[in-house]
Amino acid sequence: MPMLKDPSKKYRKFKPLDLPNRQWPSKTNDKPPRWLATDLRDGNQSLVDPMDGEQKLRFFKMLVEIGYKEIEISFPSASQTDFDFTRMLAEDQRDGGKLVPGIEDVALQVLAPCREELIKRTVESLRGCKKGILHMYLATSECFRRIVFGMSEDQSVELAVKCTKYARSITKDSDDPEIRSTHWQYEFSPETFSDTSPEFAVRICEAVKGAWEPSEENPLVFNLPATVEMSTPNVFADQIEYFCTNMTERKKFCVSVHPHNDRGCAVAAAELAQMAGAERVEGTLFGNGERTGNVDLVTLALNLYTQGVYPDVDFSDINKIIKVVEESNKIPVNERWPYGGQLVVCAFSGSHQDAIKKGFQTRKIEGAKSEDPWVLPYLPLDPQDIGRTYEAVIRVNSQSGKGGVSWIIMNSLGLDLPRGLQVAFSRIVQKEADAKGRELLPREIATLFEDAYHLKQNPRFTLIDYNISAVRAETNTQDKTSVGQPPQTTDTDPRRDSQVQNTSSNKRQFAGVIAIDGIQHPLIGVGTGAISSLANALHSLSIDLDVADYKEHALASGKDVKAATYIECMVSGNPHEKVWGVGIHEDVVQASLIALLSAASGFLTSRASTPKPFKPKHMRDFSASEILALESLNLGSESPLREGMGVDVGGGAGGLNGSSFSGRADRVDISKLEHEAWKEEEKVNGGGVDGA
Ligand SMILES: CC(=O)SCCNC(=O)CCNC(=O)[C@H](O)C(C)(C)COP(=O)(O)OP(=O)(O)OC[C@H]1O[C@@H](n2cnc3c(N)ncnc32)[C@H](O)[C@@H]1OP(=O)(O)O
Ligand SMILES: CC(C)C(=O)C(=O)O
Repeated sequence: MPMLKDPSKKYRKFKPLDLPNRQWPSKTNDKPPRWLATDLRDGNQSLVDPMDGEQKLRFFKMLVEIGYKEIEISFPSASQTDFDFTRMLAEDQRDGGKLVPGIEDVALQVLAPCREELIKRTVESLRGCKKGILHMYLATSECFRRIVFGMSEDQSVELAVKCTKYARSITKDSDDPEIRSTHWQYEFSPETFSDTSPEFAVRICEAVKGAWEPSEENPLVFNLPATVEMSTPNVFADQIEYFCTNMTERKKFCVSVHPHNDRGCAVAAAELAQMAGAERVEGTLFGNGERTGNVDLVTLALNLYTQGVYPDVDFSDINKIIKVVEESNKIPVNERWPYGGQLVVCAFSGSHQDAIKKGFQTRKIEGAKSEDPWVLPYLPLDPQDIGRTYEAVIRVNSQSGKGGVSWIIMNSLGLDLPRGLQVAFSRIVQKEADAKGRELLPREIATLFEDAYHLKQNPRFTLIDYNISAVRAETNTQDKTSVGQPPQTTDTDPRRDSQVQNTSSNKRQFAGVIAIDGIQHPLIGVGTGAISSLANALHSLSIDLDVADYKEHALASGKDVKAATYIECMVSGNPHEKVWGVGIHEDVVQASLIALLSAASGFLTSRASTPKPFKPKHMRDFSASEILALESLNLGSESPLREGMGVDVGGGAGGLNGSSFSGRADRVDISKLEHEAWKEEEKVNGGGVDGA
């Protein structure tokens, strides 16, 4: 059957109340209500498989741990399971909470219909407990009275009064000392209140009040359920305000609400109802319950919390709570559920991630402590307050941008990527996520980064050994003229900028051996610093890269501190072709050289025309002084340096003596000493060796 084009005959509009003086719209909720958790009754009665005693006990213990002080534990006349469970808790409370620590502070609530034999059994189930709430219900709407009970308003009032009097006689007025040892509270629910005329709701509740005779010290509870949610929350709030202002002896009863979620507005209804005078709210964790469920107590509590009001219940380990709820109800908490859903503290989209990342960075820079004011884009709640880690906040798929990706790299590898590298790497990640068609896990992204920038192993270049030394201006001039290809300098080399100011004539010489695709190449280059001298050395092999951007930072702290260096290189002659390299090493200079070789590897690999193994187009000749410099690296007598040729690492006739170059760790130490000496030398000479 197609959907009706005009549903106006079939469905009736809810008639709003005429309440011109309504006060609730200008009220605010500044304190938590009395909470009643009904997971073990309303939640349980709606499950495919109701909980057994063991499951109920586990759930009950958790509710007590969270801090609930009123818990509806059962419908004792419904089943032996419920009756026995109620007996167990009643006895445990009597005995001081051996089974459930803290149970003494909890009022145990049980539900019964207006049927005397069922009320009797219900009261029996609580025998001996310290704090009991007997909850009785009777539907009051015209629909229920006519269709379900066939009762007039008068008959309904009569039944409610009769059962209340009976309940009173077997509880607070009982002669049985054990029954009288219980502190009894009485709760009456005009079921279907949301669909009941407000005048009749007041009438029947006044009658019940008269029958129970509550006191200000022990008020009764009128629980006003939206058994079926039928209107907008403002109409429900009007109904509550009408009830609160038209009932007499307001101090002798507490107004409770019990919203269901048929229209998806239960939380709003509960909140507006409190503004309208309700002091107590009944609901369940994550909104389990009949049909679309009861109002969600977690959302209500955390809505208060994020307004700066402590809700008197503790959700600081929300995952543990979700686990128990899901196992008990056998219904998963939806990923998008407010606060609790696994995706609600996650951002996949680029602009969200960027804003969140900046928010966290701002807090870090400001030195914000956990309790300091929370102002963070897109996140209304600090995930840590409910036991969620920040790592879970940013997740990456093809919708993600550089902000999220760099956040993951920062958190997994500790690397604070410069902006340009963030952009470059996020393209790689996006391509991968698109190709895989799914989210990439942090570990996968970290591996992608390590592979892209050769953090574990440079696939093509290996820095076998090197030395960096100061070169006098005259020597440099001589060098330039003595070689076939004059070395080029790179002004962006930060080593020079920061350390050799005002000494433009000072140069550094890189002398070293680098293996490319397994072939060792002796290299010499002169530049304004370590990086540019290596860049110039690579120029001599026609690897034409100029350093365009550079950033370094310390990695970790304490003894094992390392330097992380990021270098962006421009391909000479083509400013639009750029390649990034990353280097990590204990020695900051060596980190820079490794970064440059990482970029060089990316450069070679990006050129399909470059043969593998790499063969330089031409080799430069070395001057006598350069050969001396190379030989100071301990080259063996069989070194082919003098012929200026590349050397196969794999050995063979004419190959470099493997042992000469195998101890790279030793070499690194030597280099370090040399760098130290170099820095000392600079200091002594006021920033340049030529200064003397
Ligand atoms: C809105 C709510 O969630 S209310 C709580 C609902 N929870 C449950 O129903 C779970 C537990 N219920 C049960 O185990 C059973 O329904 C029982 C034990 C209460 C009663 O079982 P039964 O005697 O077999 O009756 P049944 O389940 O068919 O209930 C319907 C009867 O109760 C009557 N009834 C329904 N609500 C009430 C009430 N609040 N007060 C008095 N009678 C009521 C109906 O009019 C009907 O009476 P009828 O048989 O004379 O026509
Ligand atoms: C018994 C009452 C409170 C109820 O569960 C409802 O009306 O939804």
